[in-house]
Amino acid sequence: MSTSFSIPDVSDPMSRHPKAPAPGEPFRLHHNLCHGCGDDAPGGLHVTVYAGEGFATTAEMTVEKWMMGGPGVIHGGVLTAAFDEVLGTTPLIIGTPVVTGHLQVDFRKPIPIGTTLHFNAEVVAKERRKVFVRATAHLGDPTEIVASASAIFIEIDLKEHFGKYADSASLSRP
Ligand SMILES: CCCCCCCCCC(=O)SCCNC(=O)CCNC(=O)[C@H](O)C(C)(C)COP(=O)(O)OP(=O)(O)OC[C@H]1O[C@@H](n2cnc3c(N)ncnc32)[C@H](O)[C@@H]1OP(=O)(O)O
Repeated sequence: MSTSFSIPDVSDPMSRHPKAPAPGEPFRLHHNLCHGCGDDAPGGLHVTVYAGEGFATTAEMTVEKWMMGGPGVIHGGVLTAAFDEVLGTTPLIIGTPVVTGHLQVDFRKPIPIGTTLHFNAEVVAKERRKVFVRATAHLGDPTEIVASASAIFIEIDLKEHFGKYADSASLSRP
């Protein structure tokens, strides 16, 4: 399938899930070995996503040496994985579990190793099972955007989608 990020003119109604974390509170881990957020993921990003107001979230990630691509700066694939985690967690604010269908990233400025990357994300629309999410990243000054991303996530039934894979994968520390 070939897709592009195009926000529908009219969104399905959305509301904040009653069990979503309060603004400033973290979302629970997807699971302990999740590459994006898991505490026990070897080489994981250890991103924590926090609920914001409305349909918004924030997150932070320390840009560590192992994340290097070009000398002294973050690898584009690592940054993309971080956006996937932040964007993919954000629909939980409307109570919708999702997987990534389409993700596009604009790399605007080099991101140095040793910095802290701050993310702001927001669900902007829902159309049937498609959830449209956008995010930006900055290094401390929100007016200086260093990268941005947009994604279409697809709502899933967790058991139906992951059941056959989760059965064959141990979720304990390797
Ligand atoms: C809380 C959950 C924990 C999850 C951890 C989150 C970690 C971070 C996120 C990830 O990294 S998830 C891993 C990367 N993604 C995947 O592995 C997804 C692989 N793809 C699939 O499993 C299926 O293609 C998918 C579930 C996305 C869609 O298949 P379906 O058969 O269920 O959907 P269907 O084809 O019926 O399409 C439903 C709607 O979604 C749209 N759609 C499907 N695939 C799309 C796509 N790739 N891009 C954009 N839209 C897509 C499709 O056009 C349609 O829109 P309409 O309602 O307008 O007709």
